[in-house]
Amino acid sequence: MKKIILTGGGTAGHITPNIALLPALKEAGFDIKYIGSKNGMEAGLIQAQNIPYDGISSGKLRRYFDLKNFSDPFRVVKGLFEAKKIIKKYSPDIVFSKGGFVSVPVVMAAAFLKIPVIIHESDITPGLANKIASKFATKICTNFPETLQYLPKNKAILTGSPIRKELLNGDKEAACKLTGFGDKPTLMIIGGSLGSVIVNTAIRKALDDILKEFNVIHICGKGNVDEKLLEKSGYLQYEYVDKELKDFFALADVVVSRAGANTICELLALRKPNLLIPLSGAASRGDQILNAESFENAGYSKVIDEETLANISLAMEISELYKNRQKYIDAMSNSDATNGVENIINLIKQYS
Ligand SMILES: CC(=O)N[C@H]1[C@@H](OP(=O)(O)OP(=O)(O)OC[C@H]2O[C@@H](n3ccc(=O)[nH]c3=O)[C@H](O)[C@@H]2O)O[C@H](CO)[C@@H](O)[C@@H]1O
Repeated sequence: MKKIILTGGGTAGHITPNIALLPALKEAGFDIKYIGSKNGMEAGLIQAQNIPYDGISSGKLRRYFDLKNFSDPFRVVKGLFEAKKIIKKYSPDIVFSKGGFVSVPVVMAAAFLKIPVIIHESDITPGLANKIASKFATKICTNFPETLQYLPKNKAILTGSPIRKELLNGDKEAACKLTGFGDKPTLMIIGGSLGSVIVNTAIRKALDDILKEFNVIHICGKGNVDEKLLEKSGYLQYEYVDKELKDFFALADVVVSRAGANTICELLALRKPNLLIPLSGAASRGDQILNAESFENAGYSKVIDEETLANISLAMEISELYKNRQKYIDAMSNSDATNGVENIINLIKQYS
């Protein structure tokens, strides 16, 4: 039986694509193990899938000054030794990394042990962790064609992103039952896997106007539920949604979202008219701005810059998006973007 180690974590964008690969890997006969951080959100999400999980020490590779910058290199080195021990013992045929800081020591340890490594980059420009990992990788999968130009030609390959198959089989009725919605169109807000205080604040400021036209499912991130709004009719808040997400997507008529690469690919696959508010260049390397631009140019999304949020009526923008929804659905229906699962599984089979 072939053996594979999956790694990736920090935010859900580095975890859900691995979850998307699980059914096809099992079907292909792979024995699967996961290496993530000890306390990251990957621990809970992967264990919920009944996959054997090992936690290693992990530091964050920051581009900015923080006292932890002095202790984290030691944690990364510790993680490297821990990863090496786990990999040596399990002796996998291949390692697949979805990125995030915890993946760096795993990828390095695998390369030192001469085990083939495939990594995946979801964003248009590679993140810091994947930039380091790409030196150790056998192959680098990309989600966007634009990304190929930033990577070594002999390694990079366009595969698309793996999307959880179950998301395509949501049950609208189940979501109606759970939420009590259905009498009005439904707006879903998904601010990235950690939520977004900026998006949450903008939505709540416009909430009374939005509720005149829509029922609202607001996925707001851990610790971001507004207790004062718990009784508000037509408005439901969730910190993070796992199993029910497919049903909520099925119920949603329009979506307001950050421009995280995985979420927007899911919106495209599900043909959900969407308004994107990308994370600003001041708070990141600007990857979401490029993701959003690419989707806007293709006609899949309407985009509002975080900086202009204060000057516009969000309720009116959402209402207009809903009125013009067919235009976006048509553009998305013409997309030739594919679910990356099959391409990636073929690559894994080829190199294991
Ligand atoms: C702040 C930050 O660094 N964001 C980055 C991070 O975002 P983040 O991890 O938020 O990214 P994505 O939007 O790519 O993916 C989130 C994933 O979590 C799932 N989900 C989300 C909420 C929820 O309640 N339930 C659930 O299942 C989504 O369906 C999706 O599959 O990784 C992305 C992919 O590299 C980048 O594009 C983002 O810029």
